[in-house]
Amino acid sequence: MADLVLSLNAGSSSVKFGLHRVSDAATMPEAVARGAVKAEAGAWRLSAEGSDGTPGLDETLAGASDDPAPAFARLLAWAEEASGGLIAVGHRVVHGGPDFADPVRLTPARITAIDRLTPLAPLHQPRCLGPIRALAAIRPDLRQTASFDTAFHRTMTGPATRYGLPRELEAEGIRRYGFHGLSYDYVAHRLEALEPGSRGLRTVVAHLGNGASLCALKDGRSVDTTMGFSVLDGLLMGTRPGTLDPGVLIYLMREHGYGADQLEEMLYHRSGLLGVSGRSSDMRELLGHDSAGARDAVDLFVHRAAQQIAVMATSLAGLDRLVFTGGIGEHQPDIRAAIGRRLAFLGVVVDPAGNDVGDGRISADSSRVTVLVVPTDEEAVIARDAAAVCHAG
Ligand SMILES: Nc1ncnc2c1ncn2[C@@H]1O[C@H](COP(=O)(O)OP(=O)(O)O)[C@@H](O)[C@H]1O
Ligand SMILES: CC(=O)OP(=O)(O)O
Ligand SMILES: [Mg+2]
Repeated sequence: MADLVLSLNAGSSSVKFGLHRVSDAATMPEAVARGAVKAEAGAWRLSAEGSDGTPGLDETLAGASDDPAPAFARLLAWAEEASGGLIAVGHRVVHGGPDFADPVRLTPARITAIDRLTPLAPLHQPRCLGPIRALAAIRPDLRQTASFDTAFHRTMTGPATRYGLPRELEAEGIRRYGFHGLSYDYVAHRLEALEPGSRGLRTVVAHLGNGASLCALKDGRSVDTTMGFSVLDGLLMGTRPGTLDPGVLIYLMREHGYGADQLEEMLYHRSGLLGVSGRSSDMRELLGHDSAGARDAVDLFVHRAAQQIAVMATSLAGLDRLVFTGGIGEHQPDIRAAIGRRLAFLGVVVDPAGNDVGDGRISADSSRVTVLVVPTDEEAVIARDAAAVCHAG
């Protein structure tokens, strides 16, 4: 039987995919190919390359990008041809709500249940449901599985899960869930391989991408995280503000007549790096641009990240290890250095030469805290989960 899984990772700024060779549930799969599906100038663009750098797919589809069916039908055909038959297509589903934790095989009833969680993640949930539904319609026999971004944080307990709101709201599911769990799961696995016996270290993982959050990790489990009920809380992000005084929202409703739709549009699409800089949500572009707006946005990003790493350290009662991952965490040494400088008081010293290389350990010998860059692979976790679901029947 073929042992390849196609994993789809629908994030806020892209749909990334991977083709992974899977073995048993305990082993993290290796990527055979990776790529992305993007809407560009109103059309779908599909690109992929093999893990050895061989070109795989480079196509622009005719027709509009508001219907995901043609793009994902083409991707499936490519993946099946490349693999000689897939065992499953796995999906990242951002919000699992109170009911979904372990990965599941997707059925019509479960797809409906996932759709019911759309109000909790209006930016993300539709982006994974589009391909799930498109593939289910084209190929009802295809095994599709879901892995939930919230699942890794189910180990959080007590105050880490709670808001200071009237208690009856908690029963309705208004609690802290946390996200980027597939990324934290992968990084926790990699840390085991890179530094065997280090599970007990008080570790903060900084997933800094278009969406950004932190995870307080100990013994391979999430103890706390900066995102909560929705993906809006915590760090400054590409287009989301992170932590915000709710009084601002009441003010906008009363004084500017904002309704739910306007608030949602502002908070998910017009804030963060984009809103502060007035220019771009992309850190690369902001670092290359000499303007007060770009500098203010970068300064706020660093200020928030450093501040909240210290908050996560409080939940761990100390900090032994700091790990950077995600597009910014993996590829922006200036941001890592700036965050490191702000955390010198906690014993963080980033080594400039190691930081420029940006792979593995980047802390100086004098650093009390070990600082690492660990590239994430959410698609590998999706593939591992898909294989586990298939093997379980
Ligand atoms: N190769 C790179 N070099 C520099 N910056 C990068 C690189 N790749 C991604 N980034 C930055 O990472 C951010 C996007 O993060 P990413 O994790 O790719 O997005 P997403 O959250 O959609 O998965 C952008 O701000 C971008 O500037
Ligand atoms: C949870 C989240 O913000 O995801 P992404 O970084 O993919 O937008
Ligand atoms: Mg992402």
